[in-house]
Amino acid sequence: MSELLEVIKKRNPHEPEFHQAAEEVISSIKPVLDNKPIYRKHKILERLLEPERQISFGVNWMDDEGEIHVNRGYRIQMNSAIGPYKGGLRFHPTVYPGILKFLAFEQIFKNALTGLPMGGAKGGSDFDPKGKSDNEVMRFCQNFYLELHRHIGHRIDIPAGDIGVGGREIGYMFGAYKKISNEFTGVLTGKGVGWGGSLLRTEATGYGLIYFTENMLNHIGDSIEGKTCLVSGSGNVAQFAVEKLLHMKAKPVTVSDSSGFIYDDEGIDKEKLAFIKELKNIKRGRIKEYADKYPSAVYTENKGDESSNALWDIKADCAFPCATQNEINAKDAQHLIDNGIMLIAEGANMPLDNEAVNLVLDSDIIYSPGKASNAGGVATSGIEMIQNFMGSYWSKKQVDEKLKEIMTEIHQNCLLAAEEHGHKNNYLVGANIFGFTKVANAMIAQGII
Ligand SMILES: NC(=O)C1=CN([C@@H]2O[C@H](COP(=O)(O)OP(=O)(O)OC[C@H]3O[C@@H](n4cnc5c(N)ncnc54)[C@H](O)[C@@H]3O)[C@@H](O)[C@H]2O)C=CC1
Ligand SMILES: O=C(O)CCC(=O)C(=O)O
Repeated sequence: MSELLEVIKKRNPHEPEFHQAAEEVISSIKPVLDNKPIYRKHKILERLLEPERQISFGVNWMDDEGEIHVNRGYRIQMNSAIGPYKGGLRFHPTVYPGILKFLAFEQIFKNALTGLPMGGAKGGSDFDPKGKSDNEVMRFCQNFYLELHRHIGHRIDIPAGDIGVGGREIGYMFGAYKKISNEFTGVLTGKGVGWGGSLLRTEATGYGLIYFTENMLNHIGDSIEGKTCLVSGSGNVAQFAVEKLLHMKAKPVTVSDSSGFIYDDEGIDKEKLAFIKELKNIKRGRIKEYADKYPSAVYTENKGDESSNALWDIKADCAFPCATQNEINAKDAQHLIDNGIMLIAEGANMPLDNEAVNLVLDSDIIYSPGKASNAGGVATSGIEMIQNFMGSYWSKKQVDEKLKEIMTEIHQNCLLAAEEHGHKNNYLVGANIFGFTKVANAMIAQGII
């Protein structure tokens, strides 16, 4: 299998995040490849690691001062064996094909785990929404969508949000879509409630993460109630993970942004969470302002030269990395292990680097990969698509029950697949094998094409 990784590295040079995601999957699905030679014969892994289609385009837009800017837009349509392409759009200056390929590759497995008919894709741009006015963001989204629309459709490829793309951006893109196509279909998910969006889609990734965690803890006869929790990020996933932790009587004590983190040992309560939501979603300010407002909190700034992140050196019961990829390295993982953390559930995509994952797997920590524990977001996007096809809306209760049911099934399927292949209670192996098998069988049935 190391030969395949070498081929991937050669075919996709200078894309370390994609190599990392490939390596994690290649190494963990070995048991199923050994048991079922048909998957090797059909070169399933090789085919999964080559995008079915990659689109790259220029996006020109004008800022409020009349200056013209040039960004790059992308859509990576990775695999459509089990359904139309589905996955978010990321607007962040670090976006390049290597990041999007890792995310699109992960999305194949995640979407298969949801049990819904969705293939894997991801897209975005190196545009940075930080510090831009609403009008600038609108002009960018319209120009980005002008090209993107040629490649997507409600039965072809259905993008949604990710880092830097939330309700505001989806709204501007949906407006552009309607103007161009003169129709109203669910071509994007994460739409506003009242114009095609599903109740609870905004909350779904964070809520689903905590539902999944509760399943993991129930499995060992425990529960999240009363647990002290570290959360990183302060965006969509982090906010609603904190909210669900509060609903379930746990005690979240940290949140972060790219400048630093706050530690509030009295706990982030409902009122403080409302402050975070207002700060991040409306004022678009920095998390430092939390510590200016609440004296119980201490703010630690990232200096940019740290070899580890002090957030992961705080003693707690559970850790929920919900910011971005590779935010936990081996040193951070060792701190979590030394401090006796009992559970790490990934809210972000690939927040642990592979060295950190291996350390955690060798410890007693209960660990879930993002493709399993953060799948509630895309699952609820799938529920939004169902509502759009039906031309009606589900109640909050219906969506929440379905989300809970899906997270419970993912949990169960990970455990069953892991045990069947001799890796009892290893959620990483279980998630990869379950997702791989489902997609591989569909690819074999559809022939070599
Ligand atoms: N929005 C969704 O439905 C889903 C998101 N995810 C993943 O969850 C993670 C967070 O996404 P969202 O909350 O949607 O994005 P967001 O844009 O709402 O929030 C991102 C958060 O991460 C922080 N952040 C970004 N770069 C950082 C860095 N280098 N260091 C520390 N903090 C940093 C930002 O300050 C912000 O608080 C990403 O990995 C995303 O791929 C996964 C599944 C679904
Ligand atoms: O809701 C979606 O379609 C995609 C969400 C996403 O980007 C992810 O699961 O990482």
